Amino acid sequence: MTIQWFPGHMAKARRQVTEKLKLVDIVFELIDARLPMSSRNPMLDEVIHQKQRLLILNKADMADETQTKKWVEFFKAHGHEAIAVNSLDSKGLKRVTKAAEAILKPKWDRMKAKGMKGRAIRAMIVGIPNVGKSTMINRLAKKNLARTGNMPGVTKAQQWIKVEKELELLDTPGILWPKFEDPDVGYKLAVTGAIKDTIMNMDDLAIYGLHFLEKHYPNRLYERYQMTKVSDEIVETFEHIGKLRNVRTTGGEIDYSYVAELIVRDIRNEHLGKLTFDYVEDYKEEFDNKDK
Ligand SMILES: Nc1nc2c(ncn2[C@@H]2O[C@H](COP(=O)(O)OP(=O)(O)OP(=O)(O)O)[C@@H](O)[C@H]2O)c(=O)[nH]1
Repeated sequence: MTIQWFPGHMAKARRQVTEKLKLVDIVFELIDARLPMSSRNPMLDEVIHQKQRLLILNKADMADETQTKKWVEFFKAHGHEAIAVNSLDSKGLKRVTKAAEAILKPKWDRMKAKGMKGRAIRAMIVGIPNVGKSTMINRLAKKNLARTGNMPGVTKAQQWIKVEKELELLDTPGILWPKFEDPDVGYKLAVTGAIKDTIMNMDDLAIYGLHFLEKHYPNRLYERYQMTKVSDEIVETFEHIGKLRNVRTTGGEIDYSYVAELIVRDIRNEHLGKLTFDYVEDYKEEFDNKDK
């Protein structure tokens, strides 16, 4: 799905998320494990207020495992419960229910102490396009596809999916817009394929990818393209890769546009291994300063 994020759309998305928030006990904020910061939207912080939240680093199967572990610890250290999952693996998703239960336990205990009857936790998923919201909803719903029906008292009918005895999920996710304003974030979202349709130029994406890989994953880059460094004259590196892969126009010249595509495709298809583009070490300082 391609959405043009004009201010009007952003206002509408914000309104919709705010409305749905009223219905739930907890928000599952889905983020891309390869981009735990760039795939978040601070708007959520503004509307979520006291609502509980679980950060879910999705697509963990595609991300650098060491970084994912560090990110989960990082979020916990900054007061957010977080887990990493692969939504394509239904079994692993059991941890989502467990984590939600753990977060809400103190509240549930207080309710019980007041003599109130326990009930299933109500949750909703929010996240930017393509982060895996529908996949997670479908996998969580599994055999419980029979909807639990409309909730009484809600003007606009909302469907709930019974995930387990202890958890009900709103069947439509909240959509957040990506933070395209920051060019670096735009590059990261585009180069990983986190956002499919972008106005980003393929050459720029490939160059961004090469420089990022040289900084954080140099050995994999050098091995894949049989080289010892990315040249200061980037065209030389393109030429080298073009020759290596024999990427030529019908006239026999190196096809630079195709080389750019090839590099981006290699990154997206994990030919350079599992990659994380938001490096936790790059954010630590910023956050430590904020906490002070
Ligand atoms: N490898 C991997 N792929 C995933 C995972 N979760 C989702 N995907 C894939 O990511 C793509 C996008 O997933 P969707 O569930 O359509 O994402 P969405 O957030 O609902 O997207 P919108 O409808 O655009 O808002 C699909 O190709 C999924 O198969 C995951 O944990 N691991």
